[in-house]
Amino acid sequence: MPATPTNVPEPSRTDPALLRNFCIIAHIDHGKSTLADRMLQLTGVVDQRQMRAQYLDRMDIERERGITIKSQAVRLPWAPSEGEEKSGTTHILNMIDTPGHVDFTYEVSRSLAACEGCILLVDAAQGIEAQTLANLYLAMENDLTIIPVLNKIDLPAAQPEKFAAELANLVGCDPADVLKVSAKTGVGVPELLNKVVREVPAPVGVKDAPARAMIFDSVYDAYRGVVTYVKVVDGTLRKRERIRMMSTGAAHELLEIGTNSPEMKSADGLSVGEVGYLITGVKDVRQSKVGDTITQLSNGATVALGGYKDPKPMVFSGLYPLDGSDYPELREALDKLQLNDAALVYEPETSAALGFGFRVGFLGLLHLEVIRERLEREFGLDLIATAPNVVYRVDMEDGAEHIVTNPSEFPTGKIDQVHEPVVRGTILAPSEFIGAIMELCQNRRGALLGMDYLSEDRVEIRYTLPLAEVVFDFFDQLKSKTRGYASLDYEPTGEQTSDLVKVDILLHGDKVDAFSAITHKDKAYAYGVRLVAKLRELIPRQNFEVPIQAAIGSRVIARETVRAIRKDVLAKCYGGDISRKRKLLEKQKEGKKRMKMVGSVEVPQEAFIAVLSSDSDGDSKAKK
Ligand SMILES: Nc1nc2c(ncn2[C@@H]2O[C@H](COP(=O)(O)OP(=O)(O)OP(=O)(O)O)[C@@H](O)[C@H]2O)c(=O)[nH]1
Repeated sequence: MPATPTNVPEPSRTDPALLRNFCIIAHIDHGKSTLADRMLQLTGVVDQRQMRAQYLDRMDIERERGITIKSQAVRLPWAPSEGEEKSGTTHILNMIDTPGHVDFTYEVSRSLAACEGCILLVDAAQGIEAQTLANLYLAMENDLTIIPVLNKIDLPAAQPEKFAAELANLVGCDPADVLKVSAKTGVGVPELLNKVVREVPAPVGVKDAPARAMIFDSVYDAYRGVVTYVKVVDGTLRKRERIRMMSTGAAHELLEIGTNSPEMKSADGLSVGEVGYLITGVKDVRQSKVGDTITQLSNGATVALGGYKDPKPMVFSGLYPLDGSDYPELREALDKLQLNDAALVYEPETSAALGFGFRVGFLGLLHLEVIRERLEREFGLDLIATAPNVVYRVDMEDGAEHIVTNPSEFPTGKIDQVHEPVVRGTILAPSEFIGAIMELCQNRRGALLGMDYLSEDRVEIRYTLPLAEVVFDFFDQLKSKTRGYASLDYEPTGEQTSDLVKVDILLHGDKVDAFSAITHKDKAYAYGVRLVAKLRELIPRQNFEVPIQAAIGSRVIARETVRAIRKDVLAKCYGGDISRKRKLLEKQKEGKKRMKMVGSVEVPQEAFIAVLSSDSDGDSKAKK
């Protein structure tokens, strides 16, 4: 098949010299969406009448239809105003959205790789925060031109001079070069767009080479299938052409290709430096993976752009329907969510305590929360989520290796080494909290990497921390110890060997799989004691005595007992001989023994929920 069908006209290409691809990076709530709104308005792609706040965040529609149609890249025409270099010439600015959270770092970095420059936006009343730094480092890794900008200068609490100095210090420029804008009122935004045209380099690529386009996002749309967002680096992609995904070799036909401004606008092709969407009719985002390279099927490129990485789940949790009969619905809901989330993995799992459910893998805690909330809100499911755990790698003495995603599957036998994932955590906070932060990190088995003052009263503290210690209530603890002033960011950096053990909980001698946890040896005892005490409060008294034990292997490390309800068998025995009373009591004991042997403990569902759910008091206490 020819690479270019002859009946399709050449695409109307934009001169790459007039293209500017950029993104806005910021800490949460520093005003990214509001600034994007102003840019849409200023460039006239959305008129006053259609304008609404956070135009690009279309979550309402997404919710109503249960689909994601979020626009990931918007094409903005902009002619720099007079006095500017190249004034009067209309340029095409592609503003590319980034997911913006640490869980999705890989996807953020792919979005950044589609840009040549970025706006680093900082709230003029807050200053630099942890995600400002994390995003800045990602932008630097991708060799982007960085435009530092202070936002919200209209706020009475704004301290533009102080934070301009801080920001200039961080990116290495003159404080006078930090633009000051208000995304709310629009002050300074035209100057910012001019600066984007002036400073962000135009994309460079080889026009006549075989096409190479990088996928930086793909979303599922119930009506059109998967919509893939790409940046064409070399050559040209044309409508109706056969294309190939370079990581899998899968071939598809390009049914539609075009740009977003901000609605989808079909075109006959995209060429060097252009950013847009394409539709191939695939139904599952896993067939159109972020980071993959697209080329023509015949005479296509042979070398892919950059490295491609499969998303790797970092945190696992068991999800069980509260009502066992909802199991098929849970499966269906997960199937649906997976269409739109290449990083979501799950497999069926059964628990003696909780019944049928799924072990689900997530990129991080935020991802877990988002999925859980979507399952509950969009699919109306009531779920029990077991405490999240990380993935352990266990080397046995006989050379075997086990990957453990569920604590109850931790191997028994002769273990040589256990490896756990670690992260590099960056915490930014006012310097008065250094002591409290260090104490928290030490308690969580952290190792100090370094500390820097960003200004007189703000510090950046870096720690290596086991991911297992971060996934729990670390962030809540950090916030409460710093009165909400600290911000946290972390990235996975590998693994370490640690002295880890599995703590089992036994109810009446039976192991309860859902309560098994892997903890550091030094913390196992405290964990066992707390969980056992918590369970004792939650389990009602039964006709027989119920021991609750925490054990490492066969060694019991903590025990509590739920006392039996003692029936007064002597009630009807007035007076009489003591031997008769003794006989009755002996008989009762016998009966109880039988009950102990055959009976099972009645644990109310609420007890499981209270102990297991990750947001419950019980659980976070148990792990502290
Ligand atoms: N006073 C003032 N408020 C602003 C300005 N820019 C944004 N805000 C407000 O700050 C809040 C956060 O703004 P968003 O645009 O949602 O911030 P964001 O960075 O997109 O936030 P996320 O999408 O949650 O990461 C909103 O209440 C905005 O109205 C500004 O220039 N001045």
